[in-house]
Amino acid sequence: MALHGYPVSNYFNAARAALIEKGAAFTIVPTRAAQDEAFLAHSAMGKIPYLRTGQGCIAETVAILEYIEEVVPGVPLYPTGAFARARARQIINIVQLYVETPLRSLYPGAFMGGVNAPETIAAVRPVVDRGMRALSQLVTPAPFLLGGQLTYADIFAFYHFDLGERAMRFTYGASLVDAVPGLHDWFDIMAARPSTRTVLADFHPAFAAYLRDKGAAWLEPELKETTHA
Ligand SMILES: N[C@@H](CCC(=O)N[C@@H](CS)C(=O)NCC(=O)O)C(=O)O
Repeated sequence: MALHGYPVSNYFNAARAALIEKGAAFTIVPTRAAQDEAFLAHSAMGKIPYLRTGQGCIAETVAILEYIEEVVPGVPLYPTGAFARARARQIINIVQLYVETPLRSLYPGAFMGGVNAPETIAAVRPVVDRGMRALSQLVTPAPFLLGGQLTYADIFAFYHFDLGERAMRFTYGASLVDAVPGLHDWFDIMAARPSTRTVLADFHPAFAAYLRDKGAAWLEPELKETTHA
């Protein structure tokens, strides 16, 4: 299997972490999103990540995670039982649809050197607050989102919160992880996992270079230090 994407992408990073946690044999092919016909043949929406398999390519991170779970033997990353599995998917959907996707419309101002319209800034916040309120109702990290076992919900949420937190802080001076009791400890536990360390070791320099390249108004503290040195 080959995972296509690049390490600034929170979706690519979630898929990569899942493959690592699963113990899958895979390679990484550095790939940027594109809209040309050749790219669309692999990823119909022109997005990364996509996973090249023996049967063809699959895009959409949730589909990639479900595929990995079925074809890669190893520790299960969906909980056992229909109800718990559905709960994991519910959490993943809420994170993607009501937290990550609205926050993404702030990325131009936060990460790309652009300016976010006041209407966008005003419209995004209530959607994200509603998503985080829903999550605080559904999860009590103990230590993972669904209890004692790491699941795709943890992996998916971690990479979206990691990037989303930056957009929240930049735009609203507010925190995502403060919104759910126990999420700070969960975040630290997730950040300490070997899979996370591997993925973030590539993310940090790539993100710093991305911000610099885009002339982002807001620079990562570590990038500021580098810039001022
Ligand atoms: N729903 C997609 C979202 C993936 C996504 O938004 N990827 C971004 C990079 S983080 C991308 O390819 N953006 C280019 C574009 O939207 O055209 C998934 O689950 O994989």
